[in-house]
Amino acid sequence: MANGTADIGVIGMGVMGANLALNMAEKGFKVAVQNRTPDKAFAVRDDNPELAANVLPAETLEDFVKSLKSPRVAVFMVPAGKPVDDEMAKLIPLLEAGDLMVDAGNADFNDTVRRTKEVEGTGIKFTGMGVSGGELGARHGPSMMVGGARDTYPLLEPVLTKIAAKYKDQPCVAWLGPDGAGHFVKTIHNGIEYADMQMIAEIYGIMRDGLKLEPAKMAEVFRDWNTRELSSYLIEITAVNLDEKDLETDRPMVDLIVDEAGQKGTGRWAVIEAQKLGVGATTLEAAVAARGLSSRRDERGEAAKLYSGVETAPAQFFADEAGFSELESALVTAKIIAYAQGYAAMASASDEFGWNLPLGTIAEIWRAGCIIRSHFLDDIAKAYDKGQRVVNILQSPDFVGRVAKGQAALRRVVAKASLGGIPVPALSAALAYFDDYRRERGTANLIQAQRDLFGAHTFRRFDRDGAVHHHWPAV
Ligand SMILES: NC(=O)C1=CN([C@@H]2O[C@H](COP(=O)(O)OP(=O)(O)OC[C@H]3O[C@@H](n4cnc5c(N)ncnc54)[C@H](OP(=O)(O)O)[C@@H]3O)[C@@H](O)[C@H]2O)C=CC1
Ligand SMILES: O=C(CO)[C@H](O)[C@H](O)COP(=O)(O)O
Repeated sequence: MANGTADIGVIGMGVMGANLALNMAEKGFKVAVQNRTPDKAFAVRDDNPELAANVLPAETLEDFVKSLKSPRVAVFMVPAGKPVDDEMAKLIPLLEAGDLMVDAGNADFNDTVRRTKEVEGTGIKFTGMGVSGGELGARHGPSMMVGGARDTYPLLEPVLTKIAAKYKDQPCVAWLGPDGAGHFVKTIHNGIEYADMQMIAEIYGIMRDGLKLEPAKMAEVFRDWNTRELSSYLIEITAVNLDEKDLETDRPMVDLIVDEAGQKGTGRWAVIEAQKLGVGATTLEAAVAARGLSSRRDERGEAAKLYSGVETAPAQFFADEAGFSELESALVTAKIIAYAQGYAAMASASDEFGWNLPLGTIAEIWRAGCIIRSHFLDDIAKAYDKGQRVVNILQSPDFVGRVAKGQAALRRVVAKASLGGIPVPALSAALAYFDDYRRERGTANLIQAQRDLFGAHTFRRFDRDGAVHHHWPAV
């Protein structure tokens, strides 16, 4: 097949695909672009005349493939699931051995593993790559988590290192491991993103329902927090969200937004995988569950009526320096615990699938470009950089002191919220995980006794080796 001139191609000119293509074009790469609705591909070129020379829209997939240099690199940026399978099925007959297809959308990593297997034997390569940073990230510098066979990365690396976000000149992109590794890591990124967002929303709930603050005052507090330990993109945008007024009504925009969170499934994938691996990512789970409950608005309305008179204590929160500092400390501590859970899931997946995930590198490439970017991730990167195995972030010397100090604030905030009837499911899940994690003598001995009584499942004893079954009294 004749060679074209485009260095790379992007299929799917939605929010992410169009911006990723423009980012590539701006960095000097010739980019072929194609879209199910072809007009959009031409609009990407025509709406950006300064980059038009590097944007090559194609009416059809055949034209798209013809416009690519060999070996061809075609990046999908379409919704997860069937759209990726459909686009792959159309593209494969047009490609040749040595060409590479990249799914850069969010994907269930199990689909990525399956797709990698499906192309085996064709000579065509397939890679799953997580991209984070939203619209602006895609346009000016996302964080990218690349999976797939190691030998496919050189085909992508020159483009990705140029378009990636930079943290102190270091590009936020890396090859993380074979087959589904890139999409697995992106999935955990999103699970952590859900937890971060939920915990921020819970603190907002305390400020709104416990402290009766106006959003503009809350914005001030979040802006202040953004100058210290919590400094991050999500805290920064929260202040912007809270400060915004609706032009028509002059009311705070957040007060006009319906309290039902959307979700596209990535957080759910994260907690499903954590469960499959036997890792308790309970803070992430609480965040996913809270989004689910938020969407049952009518049902919540009915329950609110049924329980309107239940006894709760007056909220013991204070809108002063000490009160805000307590909330800040609680949020920092719960955040460390949530990240510890996400990292535990990645460590476990790495062992389970033999990926050898570079956990320190993952923290490094999340320091800029992605939605959970923060200075805090630099601390995690440093914790993994010391050459020793980090069993769990909560055991890392760099974090033990911080959690030991902050846990009292988290405990007080969860207790006060609970007594005051203000829901804090993710914060309390973080605290419960911490207390369970640090307890030497747990309570699973009783569960083992129960299992043995009803199912002869056996148990182990401290005072002898091997599994034993006890003859419990008949019930
Ligand atoms: N938005 C975000 O912040 C982020 C999104 N992602 C992921 O990136 C991917 C794309 O998301 P985003 O750009 O936001 O989505 P958009 O909805 O903005 O765009 C979707 C694109 O996919 C095309 N498409 C939709 N369905 C099909 C189909 N069945 N076959 C072929 N093409 C199809 C659409 O074409 P048409 O114009 O014809 O409708 C459109 O170009 C998703 O996997 C998403 O999860 C990842 C990180 C951040
Ligand atoms: O991947 C992303 C950010 O990292 C996307 O914005 C994703 O859509 C966010 O997930 P959800 O839509 O479920 O909130």
